[in-house]
Amino acid sequence: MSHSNPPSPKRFSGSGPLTGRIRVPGDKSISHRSIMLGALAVGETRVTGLLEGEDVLATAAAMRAMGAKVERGEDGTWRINGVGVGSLLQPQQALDMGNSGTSTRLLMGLVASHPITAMFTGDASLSKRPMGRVIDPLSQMGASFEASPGGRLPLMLRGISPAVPITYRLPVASAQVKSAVLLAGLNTAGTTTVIEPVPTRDHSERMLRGFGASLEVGEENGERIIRIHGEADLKPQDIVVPGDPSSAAFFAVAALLVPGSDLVIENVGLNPTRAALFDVLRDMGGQIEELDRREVGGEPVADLRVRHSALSGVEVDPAVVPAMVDEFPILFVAAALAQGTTTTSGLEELRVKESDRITAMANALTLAGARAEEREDGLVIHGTGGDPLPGTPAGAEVTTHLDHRIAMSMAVAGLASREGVAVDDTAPVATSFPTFETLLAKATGTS
Ligand SMILES: O=C(O)C1=C[C@@H](OP(=O)(O)O)[C@@H](O)[C@H](O)C1
Ligand SMILES: C=C(OP(=O)(O)O)C(=O)O
Repeated sequence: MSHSNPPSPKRFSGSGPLTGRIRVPGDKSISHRSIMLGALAVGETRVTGLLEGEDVLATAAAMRAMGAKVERGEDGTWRINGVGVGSLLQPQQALDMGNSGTSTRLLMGLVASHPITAMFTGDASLSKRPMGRVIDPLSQMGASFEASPGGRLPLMLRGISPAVPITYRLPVASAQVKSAVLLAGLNTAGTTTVIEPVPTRDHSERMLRGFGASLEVGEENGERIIRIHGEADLKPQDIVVPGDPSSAAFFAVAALLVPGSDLVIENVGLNPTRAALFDVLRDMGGQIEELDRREVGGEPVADLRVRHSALSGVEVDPAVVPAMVDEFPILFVAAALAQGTTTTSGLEELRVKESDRITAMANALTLAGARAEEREDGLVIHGTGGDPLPGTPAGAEVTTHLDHRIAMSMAVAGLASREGVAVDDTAPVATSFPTFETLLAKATGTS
């Protein structure tokens, strides 16, 4: 899990059109949460469409280490037998979170209000990411921490029961911090309240309700207020996980950029707190049609038909950032081939993801021959007007810094290039999208 995987360099070259129909794997955020809540419900939760990526498998291993039964059936259905809220067991070994920020921060929330101690470790990328943002509220609830300098992994967390219910206004727009506090609140007597000045993805709220937690969501003075009343029992559920819009994003942009493409991406989750990329791409002139809009597992879903399109640069409204926070690397690639300039701002959070995604993408795109200017809180990109990018020079390769989204974004840039784009390491792609290259070969007719 912790990326002892040897680096897997690869060159991605200009391709034929993307056509036919593909189906991307299940949503990563929803997959994590279905295992965590299933592991707290007494009885059997069944999950179909679970993302079997390394990040989600790290969550599954951690929940097993704390007493839940988490098993994959031969038909691909996952069965989870939970221990009950308040009954997580003391893990016997460190919880290895691999590359996964979501696993780490949400599980810290769960452990914080149980009378257990857990050591959290991760790979080189995760060990650089800030955990102070969850240490602060969870300390207020009574948990204690011994963290590495700067509030980083490895860290030891001593949970407490009973924990203290708090009211916490999020200082950063982060669904992980929100979820950590709500999950800690699940086993805390009384009402734990999270105030969200800027709305972030709401999968935790939807799923907590689905499992029968006592949760209210309201609005006061333009802020979202989420209240969880603790110590309620969770009831096991049958969950169908929709396709991940963050994975579909790579194929949508590839189809927009490669001439002649006409691709249907089936079963894409379009929760409004996640789907802003598709609106921005449409504003740029992208032909993206929603077919057969429906509900899957309590989330809006559609098949997306995407056709090659001439794109124009846009100024992206910073208000949409939380609803496409993971999609900026691939948006930058679309912008690099658009006509005119694309300006982005308000992207400070991108600097604390698996890599500093502003700098990593500025360097990667520049190496591939695009024109990108780095600013403190975003990138300004001057597009080619539809011409392919030159590609990376002989002997040079893009540095991905253990970041799956940089690797996949630059793979798509390679498809839309003359000489191809060399990527130093594609191994981290398996954290969120293990079938990426197989689906790429299928869509481009090279499998
Ligand atoms: O809650 C989640 O499942 C996630 C929240 C986001 O992180 P932040 O909360 O740090 O913005 C996102 O980047 C991550 O991929 C998944
Ligand atoms: C930021 C991401 O994930 P995490 O925070 O879970 O590592 C991501 O998948 O882009």
